[in-house]
Amino acid sequence: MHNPPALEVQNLHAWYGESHVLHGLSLTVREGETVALLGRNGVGKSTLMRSIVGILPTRKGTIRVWGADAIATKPHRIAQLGLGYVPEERGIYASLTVYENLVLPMVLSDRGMSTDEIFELFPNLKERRGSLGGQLSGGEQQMLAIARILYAGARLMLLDEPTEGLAPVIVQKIGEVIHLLKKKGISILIAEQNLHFAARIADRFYLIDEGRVTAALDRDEFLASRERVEVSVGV
Ligand SMILES: Nc1ncnc2c1ncn2[C@@H]1O[C@H](COP(=O)(O)OP(=O)(O)OP(=O)(O)O)[C@@H](O)[C@H]1O
Repeated sequence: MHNPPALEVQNLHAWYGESHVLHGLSLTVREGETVALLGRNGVGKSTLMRSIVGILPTRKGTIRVWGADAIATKPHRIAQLGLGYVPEERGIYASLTVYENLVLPMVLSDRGMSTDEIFELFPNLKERRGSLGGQLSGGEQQMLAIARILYAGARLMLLDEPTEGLAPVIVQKIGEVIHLLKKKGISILIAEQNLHFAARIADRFYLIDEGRVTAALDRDEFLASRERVEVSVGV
């Protein structure tokens, strides 16, 4: 029997108060896939991620994580499904050390990476393990935010614009980390404005507009319709 997809979203609607933001969005991330969400600012990429992890509870539709019903799962238990989320703001505690930030998550899945494994993946976090979160560069904070959900047991990662505001050389490093995670079989859904970066790392692409999927593309289709994608993403 095949494993269920890492993530299956069907006909998802989500609201902030009266404001209806997701309008029947459907997508799939298969096990081990890296899938990019592309779309202009404000089309609902972050809202989709918040809906999946339950931070935005006003949603309707189906969300399955490895076959389990994510809507029925309390947000503080979502890590136990093997799901981890890195928001755009990254959420690093400025006054805690790298090590403390790493081991902070309270509810863990039993499959989390060990600190040794994490420091092997992120050697510069090992070097800086005693530095305060607030002393890290944006790129190091992003790495730490990714490391933290791996420690908590994420096998499916939702990454919201991980390269935003980072220098090209750091973006390159994040790309290398994502390649290593892919090799380990981690499934990834990534919201990304940097098309060049998305093209390097993703296996499939969804174009999002006004809270809906407007196209689902595999790599060849993405590369063949690059101009159309650029127009719809607004770059
Ligand atoms: N907390 C909130 N309360 C009310 N409306 C919100 C809230 N957060 C986002 N929105 C609205 O929901 C819509 C989708 O926003 P969302 O942040 O999901 O877009 P996005 O595609 O992730 O873009 P960005 O990259 O700018 O975050 C926008 O119209 C936005 O103004």
